[in-house]
Formats: sequence, structure tokens, C-alpha cells
Amino acid sequence: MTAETTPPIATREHTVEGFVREFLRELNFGQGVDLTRASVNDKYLAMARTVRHYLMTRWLSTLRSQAKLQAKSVAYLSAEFLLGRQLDNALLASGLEDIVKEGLASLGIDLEELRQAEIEPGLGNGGLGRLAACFIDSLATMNVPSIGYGIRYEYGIFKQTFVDGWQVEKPDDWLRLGSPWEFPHPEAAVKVGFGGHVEQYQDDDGVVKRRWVPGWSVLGVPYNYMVPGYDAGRVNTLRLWSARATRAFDLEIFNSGDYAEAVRAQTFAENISKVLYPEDSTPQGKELRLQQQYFFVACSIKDFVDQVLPADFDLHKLPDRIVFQLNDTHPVIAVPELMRVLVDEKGWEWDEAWAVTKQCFAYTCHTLLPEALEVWPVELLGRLLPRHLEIIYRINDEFLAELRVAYPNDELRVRRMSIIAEYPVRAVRMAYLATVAGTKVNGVAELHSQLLRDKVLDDFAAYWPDKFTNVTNGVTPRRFVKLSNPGLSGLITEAIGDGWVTDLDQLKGLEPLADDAEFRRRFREIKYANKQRLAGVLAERDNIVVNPDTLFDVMVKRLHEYKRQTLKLLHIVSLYEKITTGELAIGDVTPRTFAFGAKAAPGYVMAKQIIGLINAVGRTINDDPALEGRLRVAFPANYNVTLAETLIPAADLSEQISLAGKEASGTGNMKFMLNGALTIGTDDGANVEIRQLVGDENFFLFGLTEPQVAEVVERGYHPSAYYETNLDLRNALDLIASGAFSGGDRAVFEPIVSNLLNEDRFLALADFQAYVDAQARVDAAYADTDDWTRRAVLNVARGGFFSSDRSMRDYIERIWHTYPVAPEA
Ligand SMILES: [N-]=[N+]=N[C@]1([C@H](N)O)O[C@H](CO)[C@@H](O)[C@H](O)[C@H]1O
Repeated sequence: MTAETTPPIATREHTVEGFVREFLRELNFGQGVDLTRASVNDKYLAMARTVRHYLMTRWLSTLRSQAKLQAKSVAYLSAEFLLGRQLDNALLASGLEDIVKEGLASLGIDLEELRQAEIEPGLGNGGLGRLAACFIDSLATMNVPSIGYGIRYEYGIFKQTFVDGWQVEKPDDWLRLGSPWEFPHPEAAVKVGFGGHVEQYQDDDGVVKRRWVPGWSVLGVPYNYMVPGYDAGRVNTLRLWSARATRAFDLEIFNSGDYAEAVRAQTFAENISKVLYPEDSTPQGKELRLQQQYFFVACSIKDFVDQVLPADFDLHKLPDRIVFQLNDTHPVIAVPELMRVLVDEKGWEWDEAWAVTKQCFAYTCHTLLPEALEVWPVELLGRLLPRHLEIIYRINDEFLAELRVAYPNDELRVRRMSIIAEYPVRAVRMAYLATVAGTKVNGVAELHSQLLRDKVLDDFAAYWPDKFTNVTNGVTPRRFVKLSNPGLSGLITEAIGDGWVTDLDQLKGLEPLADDAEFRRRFREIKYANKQRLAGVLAERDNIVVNPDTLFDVMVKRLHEYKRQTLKLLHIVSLYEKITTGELAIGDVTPRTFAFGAKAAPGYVMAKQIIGLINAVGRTINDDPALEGRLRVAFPANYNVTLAETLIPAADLSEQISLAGKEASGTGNMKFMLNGALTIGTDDGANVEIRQLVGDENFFLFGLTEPQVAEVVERGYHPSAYYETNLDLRNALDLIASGAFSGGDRAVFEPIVSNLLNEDRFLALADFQAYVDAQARVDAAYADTDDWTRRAVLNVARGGFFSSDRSMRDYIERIWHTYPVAPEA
């Protein structure tokens, strides 16, 4: 096939007529229904496929140019991609919004109804998964060649429901109505082995070699998803792997009547990509989890080496062609896997393979919690992946030998840095393996990266200072401003043009308008409209009533003790206690709506308790006529990307109150800032950079700093001392303990109260007074509505740094050294 004979890529007419024709073709020929009898889902699926057609030209030309150019690209390996709904983003990227709205209207179809029909792919837990989705959006928009590799879970993050205020999980059957955004390629399935043993053999030259003989295997079937750049030519690819049995059905066993046994292999295999592990920041050392990690990593490396690279590609040049970015420790098994491929399958010498492997990976750490750093017992890893354990041992032996040269009389240090931990069980420390093999190690906010250097990986930072860097997280302005806040987007574009959508630093142009009364008035109007929109959604979705004429105080993030939803609760309960005892006149209370969104990992008992308490306090407050509706608690169930897109633009106050030194970065904090909410927060994660950029006067800072926390803990922390010396705190805790929110039953929430009084690992009691004082400052500031708006405008104007495009520029400059490639004309 020569250039002359390469058939042109089909194109589509960007006209209302052209779209309507495409849509009806898809409905009739794709869905097999005509308009009169089409269901909403039929119309949605036809719609999605039609929009795909408009993006296809760019996708195919991207693939074609990349196959020709073989430009250096990024492979983003992540166990999670929290994509959110795809339709709106595809319409935005294809510039079809207006054409589609008009075309559908001409057919009597309401675009909004089709939007609501889309089921969000919840293939992630929280920040880490959403970050991956923002990053691949930015890479495509910036024309950087990249491919996302992950798992196509059949069931994503569980659907959260509340039964009497308690979290009850339901399976997230997101594929039940079809999945129009994916392209399955069973013909490109990859075989992945597990178990078995390693054998020694002599190769043709009589050289003794080792090879893995897996005990069983599964097939990995790739599903491709478009990653369309905004206003750019490039459409990158996200490849998610789904597990299948190599032999789906055993007819012989079936004929013997043992039907269950006949399909056991299939069930067993499919389990690997069946469901996402619902833990955020607290990994489960389950065997299936390790199977999932190795499965997608092995598929991805084989796919890249055998399918993406030209057959004659010299793998010694691999580092010039690809960088595998490890999104946390979940894909780190990729390091021994590449070594196995190069040594065992390609027949390379160990040193030859290691020289290449250690130039191909970079590692992003997303946490500071020691319990979140994955370690795999050698017993389990050796049983599931015997050859990989061998390879890890050799990598470690050579590393320790190197250390002993560098630190001749410091065996303790050498032991401390060993990839293999000796106790409590002999295990592989995945973060250490990633650090040894990676060209770069980065944290996700300045403070986090500093704490990685000073505390978590300090020995490694001392040994390899240049290996450690920082890239502060970011969020995509396409989804989290342009799409989710059309009112504000319109106002911004009117004021400074629409360049900000791909160059968020241009928001600085809004700074002078903070002093423009008319601009402030319109800004406030839009915020109010967003609050009304949210009120409408919550009423319909959750039967929750909220009043837009109140301060929307929003805390949405996974439920975790270090994020301190309990501290927010203590503020609310203390307010309520003072009102019910008459210490505070209801008239003096700033009308507030406390909005929560939070899923707890199903096995995280304390987190589920706290959810129960939030709903119990909410019920009591919402049903108490004495409050005259001035305080309300709104806790919609099943917080996800779609709800975030309505909640965040409606917020006045963003709660970022984690204990300093615990939240690696946070990304919700950035989304709130860019949507004109003011932050109340500690100096933790990216809050520090938000405060530095927006200015102290536009940020409600409180609480112990990280060094102060370390000191308190060092000295010995006695939470009950704060209970004894702070009357407001005592009254609030006593009210919870009294059973006031549980029908007088003191036992229900006793575990929370006693934990706070006796342990309080995240110092909620120590920060209580400072937090309450900061909330009083919020009340005072909010009383001056116009000045509040001025500060809100400044938050937007000074938020440009938090674009994931900027994060990508930092990764490119500091870690990847890949460059944008203009798509072929
Ligand atoms: N896993 N993990 N880590 C997190 C989040 N929980 O997903 O990654 C996010 C993305 O880097 C961070 O913003 C957040 O602070 C951190 O806790």
C-alpha cells in the first residue's frame, strides 16, 4: 500500500443536515429501529456512534501519522481511569454541540434527555483515577503522542445507596445498556500466564538459561477508546484490557453433565477484570488484585512491543520511543515484566536488558500514608509470578551491591533501602522497586514531593537527589470549567476571549475585573444560577431540598479519616448545639447548606460509621423547625464525576481540611478554585500552592502545619486534653455521645466518639478551635456579598496554574522529554 494508493479516510459533513442524515442512518442501520419506535437508549447509542464518526477521521489520521513517524510517546499505565460521561466531551472536541442540538431538535429529540441516558464509566476510586483521565485529555489537546493503558472492569466503583442513612453498596453494572464509546479488538488478544514454575534449560548455543512455564493463562482482549483533543487534531487512544479464558467452554466436561465445571475456566479468567477494588489510598493485598495488576501490565507491554512498534524496531532504542509512566505502585510489576521479555523472550543479556529497562520507566507516588504503599509478600508473588520474583531478587541484589560500595560501613542503611522487606513478612516493597528502576520519581504537590524526599523515600533521595522531582497535579479545564460551568465559561470568554480553554494562564486577564462591580454582579448571578441548577438536580435525583439563598459549604471526596469529615461534622454539631441551647440566636447564624459527597471503601468500618453520623446529624438538623431552614445538610448518595460537574460550580466554600502532611495533593480543591469557590483549608497538599497563588486574604487558612503535627505526635498527642479544655468541643462531642442524633441510642455512634477521644490519629480535636475560628471568618467575609465575589473572581483569575495542561508541560520538561506532534493535514 503506497501513499498514492492509501485510501483517504472517510469524512463527515459538519452540517445540521449531514448530522441528521448520519444520526438516522445510525439509528436505523445501527440500532435497527426507526425514530417512531426508538427508545431513549436507542437514540443515545445512535447519537454516540454518530459523534464517533465525526472524530474517527482525526483518530485514524493520528494513528496513521504515529505509525509512520514513530514519535516518542508516553504510555500512561494506570489501574484506574475515572473518565466520567463521554458524550459532552466528544461533542466539545468535535465542535458539534450546536449542530447536534439543532439537528436533534428538528427530529423532536431533547439532547438533555440523551445526555442523562449515558452511564458514567466509574473505572476509578477518586483522585488518582480522575487525574489519569485529566492527563490523557491534556496530552491529546496538546498533541502529545500517548496511549493510556488500563483495565476494562466489568463492574466499576460501586453504586452507593443509603438505607436509613447507612451506606449500602450496589454493583456498578455500567455496561448493561451497551457501551458505544469502545472498540473491541478480540483479534489482538494477548495471552498472559500465571503461576507455574521456572525451569533451567540450555539454548542452542549451550548457554544455560531460565524460563517461565506458566501454570495457567488467560487472554487479554483490548478495548480501544478515543481520547479526543480539544480544538486539536490529535485523537489519542486509551486501551483497556478485558480478561477472557483461553478456552471458554469445555464441551467434553459439559457433555459429561458437569455444566458448572465446563465454564469454570471462563468464570475464573473473567474474574480478573470483573470488578475494581474499591479502596482509595488503602490497598488490599489480595491475590486477585495482583493478578489484575500483572494482567494489564503484561498485556500492555506485549501490545506495545509486538503491536505498536514496527516489527523491525531495535528494542535497544526503546527509551527513545517510549516512557512508561507508572501511576502509583499499582503497575510497577511492569519493571520485571519488561526484563523478562527482553532476557527470556528476546534472549538479551541481563545487563543489556537492565540498561534499557531502567531508562523506560518513571514513577508517580500519590500518597504519604505508610499503609498505602503496596508491599507484596514473596510467598504470594513467588507463587503467582515465580520468574518475576527471581528477577526482582536479582535487581535488588545488584542494587544492594551498589549501595555497599557507596556506603561501605552502613549495612543498616543498605537493609533499610532493600526492595525486599524482611518483616513483618518477607515482601517486595513496590515503591522501592519503582524508585530503583525509574528514571524519575515525583510527588503530586510541592509539599508532598518534599515529604517524599525528607521522610518517605529519604534514603533514596539522599542517594539519588536528581531522581526526585515534583509535578503538582492539575485538572482539565475542558470538563471542569468549559463543560460543567457554561455560565462562567461564557462570562470569561466574553471578557478575555476563549484562549483560556487551552491556555489557562490567560485567566489572569480577569484579575482587573475583580474590581468591576458589573462583572462581579454577573459573576454572582451565574453562581446563583448554578446553585439553582444544583437544587433542581438534588430534588430530582435524591429528593433533597436545598435553598440557593444560603452559603453552599461543600465537602466532596472519598470518606477517609485523614480527610477529616469528622472535623466538618464537629463544626456543624457545635453550631447546632449552640442554637438548641440558645447560646446562639438562629437569626445570627449565616444561612448555610452543608453539602457532602463521599463513598467509603466497603470494608472501612469507621468510614461507614462516619457516613451514618453525617446522615443522622443531617436528618436531625433538616427536621428541626427551630432552625427555620437556615442550616441544612445535603448528602446526595453515589458521589461521582457526573454529580461533581453540577456540585462544584454551585459551591461558595470548598472544604480542604485534611491533617497537614496527609493529603498528597487533592484535585477537588483545584476544581473548586477554578469555579469561583473560596477555600477553607490546612497547609496540606496543593492547598499550599493554592494559597500562595490566590493570596492569604482570599483563603481561609487554619490548623497545625506539617512540622507542627510531627512535633505534637512526637511529643505524644492526648486528644482528651482538648475535650477537657474546650467547652464547645466537649458540648459537641457530648451531644453526639448522648444519642441525640440516634434516637437516644448512645451505642450507635459511640465508636466515633471514643476513637476521637482516645486516639484521634488525624488530630481533629487539636485543630477544632482553629477550624471553628476560621469558619467565623468565613461568616464575616460572606456577609459582605460583593467583597466575597471579588475574592471569588480572584480565585478564578489566579487558578490557571492548576490546569492539567501545565502538569503535562512539567512532566514533559522534567520527566518524559516527549514533544507535541502536529497532526497531518
Ligand atoms: N491513591 N491515591 N492518592 C490520591 C487520591 N486518593 O486518589 O491521589 C490523588 C491524585 O494524585 C491526590 O490528589 C490525593 O491527594 C491522593 O490521596
